[in-house]
Amino acid sequence: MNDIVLSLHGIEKTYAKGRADAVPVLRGIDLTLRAGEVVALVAPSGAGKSTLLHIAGLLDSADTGKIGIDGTDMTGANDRRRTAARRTSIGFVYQFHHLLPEFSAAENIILPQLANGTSEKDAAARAASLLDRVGIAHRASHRPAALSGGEQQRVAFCRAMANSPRLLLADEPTGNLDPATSDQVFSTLIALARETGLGALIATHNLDLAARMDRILRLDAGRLIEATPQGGAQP
Ligand SMILES: Nc1ncnc2c1ncn2[C@@H]1O[C@H](COP(=O)(O)OP(=O)(O)OP(=O)(O)O)[C@@H](O)[C@H]1O
Repeated sequence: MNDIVLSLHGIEKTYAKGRADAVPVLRGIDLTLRAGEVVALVAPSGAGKSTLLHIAGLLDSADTGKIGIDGTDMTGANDRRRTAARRTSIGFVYQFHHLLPEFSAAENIILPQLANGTSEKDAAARAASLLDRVGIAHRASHRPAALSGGEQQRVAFCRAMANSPRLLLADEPTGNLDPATSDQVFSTLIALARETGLGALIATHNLDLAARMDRILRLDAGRLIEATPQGGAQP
């Protein structure tokens, strides 16, 4: 366990590098995210939020720069190490939930735990407890198509938390929800993140939600600028 769950230093990323249509997106990103911190990432569309989250989540590689996850240097790590770190240390929530349609809500939360070596009994107990925590225990056996958007997103959040990650990355987690549901999902997210002491980096266009987090980082012209609100996070 390390107090610093994510560290990025000098991260640069250009798509189609070396070609005439090259797109420089990240031009030197430095970021330190500590356990227990909930940080907002705000940026205009196309500024590179998803690119940054994918690099932080070891789904994509930077051209240059260093990355550490939970105190371990992952710069240049091979696929095996990256996959292992993703399974054990990182949880993702996407704008559209990406739940497996043929499995129930509970099964969507159980499966990543089985892949991580947890017993079926323990995985089922944890799924039940997470679903209860977000107020939808009564929906455990429903498939995603039978759930509302807010319920689906809460299941996606439980899935991201299933293996007790140290780092939670969320890409517009409430982007497709109405304001009241979005507020409810977000409140659950921030409360659970606080309780478990993980570090969360949450991309959002919603400045009201961003203002409730500990820090706001603005991605502008390929760099991160600190824009911290008064008062810090409120669950
Ligand atoms: N594989 C790729 N090849 C070339 N350009 C890409 C690729 N992926 C993304 N881009 C470009 O890089 C820039 C940043 O994309 P990214 O998806 O990270 O932005 P974003 O901030 O997440 O946008 P949005 O808020 O609209 O989702 C955009 O201009 C995009 O067109």
